[in-house]
Amino acid sequence: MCTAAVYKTKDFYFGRTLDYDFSYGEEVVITPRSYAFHFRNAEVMERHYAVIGMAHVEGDYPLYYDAVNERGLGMAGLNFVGNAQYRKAVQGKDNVATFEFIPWILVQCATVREARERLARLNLTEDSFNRDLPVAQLHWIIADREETIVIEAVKEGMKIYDNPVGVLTNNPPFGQQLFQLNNYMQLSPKEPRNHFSEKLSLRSYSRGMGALGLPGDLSSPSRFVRAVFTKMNSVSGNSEAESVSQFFHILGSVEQQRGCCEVGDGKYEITVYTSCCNADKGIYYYTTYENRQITAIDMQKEDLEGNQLIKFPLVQGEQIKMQN
Ligand SMILES: C[C@H](CCC(=O)NCCS(=O)(=O)O)[C@H]1CC[C@H]2[C@@H]3[C@H](O)C[C@@H]4C[C@H](O)CC[C@]4(C)[C@H]3C[C@H](O)[C@]12C
Repeated sequence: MCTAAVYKTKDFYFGRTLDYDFSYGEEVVITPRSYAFHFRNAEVMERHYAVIGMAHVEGDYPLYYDAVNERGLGMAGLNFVGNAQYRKAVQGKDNVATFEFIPWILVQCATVREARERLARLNLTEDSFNRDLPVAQLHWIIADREETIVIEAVKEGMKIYDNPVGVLTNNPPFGQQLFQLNNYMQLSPKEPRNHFSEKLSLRSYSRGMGALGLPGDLSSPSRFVRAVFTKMNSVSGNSEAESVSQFFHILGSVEQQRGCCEVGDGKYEITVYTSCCNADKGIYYYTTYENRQITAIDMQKEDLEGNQLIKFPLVQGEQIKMQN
């Protein structure tokens, strides 16, 4: 399971949790403007926007999981198993393999509006990167500081949803996720009043009872409601430290601890990493399951005119600050 979210204070923040039972060996990767991007069904792109994000690099190719570009557009892929359906390449369309989708959008679009124009001609193809890395069944969130959308390629074709809550998890399809929020409209960060019966003197006996009924389990629909409730009611200062800290707290509401979600053979799903990108400044912050100290990489400190990928292996192991 995974959860992605957007958050706006003075700057615009975009990030996700990556929940899984193993890691593909990801690292933070900057693709500079002159890295020659080869696409299966399109011309090689020699010049483009620079991108920073989490990726598994295979044969010098950045297979991004989530990323933002230097114009402040963010995009992430999350599991959509059993619902995602891709097609063969067709003439007259922009045929893009799913592993190319994040860079294809981010290297050439500055805004969601521009991405929408590209999406109108898009056909997501079933090509795999290679035999060892089969096609991942995903859906995607794309966001800038103005708007957020979700893209799902399903049996009926490609669907583009407006996402007014700025959160995405996994199954079921996004329309159903959004609809289930109707079931929770009575939840509140405020102290509850007795609407149960005027004949009973019911009272609130603990803080937090306004959100009684907020689902606490790790299923994707429950994480969706929990992340939306936390994000929509979130209050923080505007500074970078306050915003980043609050962003990690929002995603902390849906993180997974080893042992609570068994996936078989003594394996458990955990929050492998959590990311928070300041999309305006191009700073990628992350924590990992093994290292809860926030680590940051600022793309503006690198030579973005280059033609080689710039890779940052994740800092692992708890960094505990001894105070005495
Ligand atoms: C497993 C990841 C999604 C995590 C997630 O959503 N978990 C939820 C589990 S559940 O079903 O909802 O229970 C996805 C997100 C991005 C994916 C990777 C990216 O798409 C990049 C390449 C794409 C290649 O086709 C496969 C390897 C891969 C390197 C992918 C491996 C894996 O499928 C990743 C890492």
